[in-house]
Amino acid sequence: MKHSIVLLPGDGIGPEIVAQARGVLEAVASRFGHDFSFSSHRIGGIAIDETGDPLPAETVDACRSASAILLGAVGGPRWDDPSAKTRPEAGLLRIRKELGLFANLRPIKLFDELADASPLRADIVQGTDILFFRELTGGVYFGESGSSGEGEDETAFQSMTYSRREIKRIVRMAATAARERSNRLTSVDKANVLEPSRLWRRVAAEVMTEEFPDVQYDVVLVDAMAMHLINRPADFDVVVTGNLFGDILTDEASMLPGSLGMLPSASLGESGPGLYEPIHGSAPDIAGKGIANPLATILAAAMMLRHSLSLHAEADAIETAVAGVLADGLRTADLARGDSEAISCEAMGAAVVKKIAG
Ligand SMILES: NC(=O)C1=CN([C@@H]2O[C@H](COP(=O)(O)OP(=O)(O)OC[C@H]3O[C@@H](n4cnc5c(N)ncnc54)[C@H](O)[C@@H]3O)[C@@H](O)[C@H]2O)C=CC1
Ligand SMILES: CC(C)CC(=O)C(=O)O
Ligand SMILES: [Mg+2]
Repeated sequence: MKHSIVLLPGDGIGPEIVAQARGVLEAVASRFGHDFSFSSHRIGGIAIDETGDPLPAETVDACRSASAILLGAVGGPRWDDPSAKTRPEAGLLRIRKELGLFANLRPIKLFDELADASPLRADIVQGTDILFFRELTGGVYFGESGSSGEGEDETAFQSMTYSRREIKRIVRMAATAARERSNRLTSVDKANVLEPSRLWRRVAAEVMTEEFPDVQYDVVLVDAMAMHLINRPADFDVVVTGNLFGDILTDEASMLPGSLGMLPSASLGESGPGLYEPIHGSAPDIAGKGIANPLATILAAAMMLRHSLSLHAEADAIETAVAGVLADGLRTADLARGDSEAISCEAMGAAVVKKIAG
């Protein structure tokens, strides 16, 4: 069967890591006899440079008619001018909203082969396997914003809003996933202070009581969760939270496997193509050096095969290949510890391709 995959390489290390993930998908196509077609489109800073818009209409059109979308990252210091009319990040927020991708799944899974990579104690990280559901198209990132005044009175605001509908659909999706795992769901909010969090807590409790009474459910305040996550991560299974909290907690959680370069994500809606990306950004500090870790993007490609194309054996093959290269001791610079020598982004991609080819 033919699958059309849209690639959105973006900025910084985006093109480097997406190139490696594409190579891995081509290896999968060749081993399993699939017909994947690829087309690349602009998003982010490069799209601003070339069209003046971080999300050109042709990119949205291509995404809408794709089987699935694989994104690198957007942004970088070149586009950080505070007086600029638009920023690369606006393109990413808009594509998520345009496609209705309200659920961002961020698995925090350890590879046994990387036991030495985490800065945290091995006995703490051991057994970590968390699936975050981060609400992706609401909350403060999409709130009304503005500024006024001058001098010491200059003021800026950005509002945080959540509706009952937005909360229900993400909680339902997370609770359904919990049933397929170990039947435990934790909701993270800041209901002691924030009004939208109070609504979140109330609606989440209603959904859980009425529709998922069999799922073990608890709530944790986000500040405490930041601590529990690196103190007793193995106690959590499925976690559901809002846009801002999920963004921050999962970057923190990347220290469990040992690097931001290891965490993939899937952004899904009720229907239509899913968007798959690493959770990290465009890493301008290492862009162009050929040293970025492509594994998060390669693992995002595996999530794409599983969730959007229903190619489960193929997704497993990618994950097994990643475990295999790590078992062989191959490490990009972010993962290399002690005397171990780091390999390049390209070499890591090639090693995964070789494992898949067999
Ligand atoms: N989804 C996206 O496109 C996102 C874009 N951004 C944007 O990216 C730009 C840079 O943001 P930062 O705060 O520096 O966050 P970042 O995630 O790009 O980088 C943070 C640190 O992690 C390292 N890192 C990230 N990915 C890596 C990889 N694959 N391999 C090895 N090391 C890696 C970087 O070198 C850096 O030291 C900003 O413009 C930001 O807005 C940030 C987060 C998400
Ligand atoms: C719009 C992005 C820059 C936000 C982010 O950090 C993320 O989605 O992980
Ligand atoms: Mg982030």
